[in-house]
Amino acid sequence: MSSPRRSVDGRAAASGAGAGGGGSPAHGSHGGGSIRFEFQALLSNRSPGAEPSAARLRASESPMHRRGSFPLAPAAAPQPPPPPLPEEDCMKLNPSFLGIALSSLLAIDLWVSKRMGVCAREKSSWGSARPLMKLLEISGHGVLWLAGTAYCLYQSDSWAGREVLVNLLFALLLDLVLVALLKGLVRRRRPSHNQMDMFFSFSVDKYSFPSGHATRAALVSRFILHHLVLAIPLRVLIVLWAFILGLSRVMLGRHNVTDVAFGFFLGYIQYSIVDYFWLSPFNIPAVFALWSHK
Ligand SMILES: CC(C)=CCC/C(C)=C/COP(=O)(O)O
Repeated sequence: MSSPRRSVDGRAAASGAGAGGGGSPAHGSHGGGSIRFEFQALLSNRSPGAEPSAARLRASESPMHRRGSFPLAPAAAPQPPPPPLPEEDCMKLNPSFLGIALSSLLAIDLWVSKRMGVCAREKSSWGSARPLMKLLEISGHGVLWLAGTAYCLYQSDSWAGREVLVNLLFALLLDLVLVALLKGLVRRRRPSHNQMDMFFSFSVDKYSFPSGHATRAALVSRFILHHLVLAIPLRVLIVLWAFILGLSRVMLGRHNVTDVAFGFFLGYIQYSIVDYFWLSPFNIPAVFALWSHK
């Protein structure tokens, strides 16, 4: 009766009965004997020498029995409830309105950014404009701005000039630290179509959120507009430079649109921070005393 061959036939018979009766054999009240027979047969199929009690025990471990839908082994101990799902899994199964809105925004961001990345490769549709985009990249590079500001500070021979330059240096360093912290925290990968051929970058620069060039462009242009007396065309040129630099980051495929948009916002806020903590010979005389020998 419990030969391997008969056990397979027995299972088929049980399933057939269930289907014909309009209910699953596991859940229906008929065919319980078939199910018991099926389990015992299957177990005897695996280990012919196994004891009937062991077979009953293993049958009680089956998923069918765990669900409690069919009393196969009344003597078996009740199974503990499954552990609760981690919270993030629950959120994936039950996304909130905010979650859906955010994922949609990110999907649109990726799609728009990919379409705008027309200079990402030499063979891209605007690939011939890539050298120009890279020139713009250099014009907003942190090394250039830090070295240029430090050099001007060293050369400066007026107290007013030194004050502005010390604060610009402070602003650039603050920007570098905040962007590195955010990049390390958010860890958003650069777009897949980006070619990582940027000159002189930190390890966090493999991440794209926020765009360091965009923060610097917003910070520096706001700084210059506040502290340098310039003719209107030059002021317009500075705003244009910041905007085109941000745009070029997406066209080069370095960033998604949201990286640049947030970068502009952060750079704008950074200037407000620098303005609030403005350094002068009155509040940090030690720094300005460095030039007293001149
Ligand atoms: C090494 C120094 C001083 C600055 C790094 C400048 C840099 C490569 C920033 C990355 O900018 P994006 O985030 O816009 O790509």
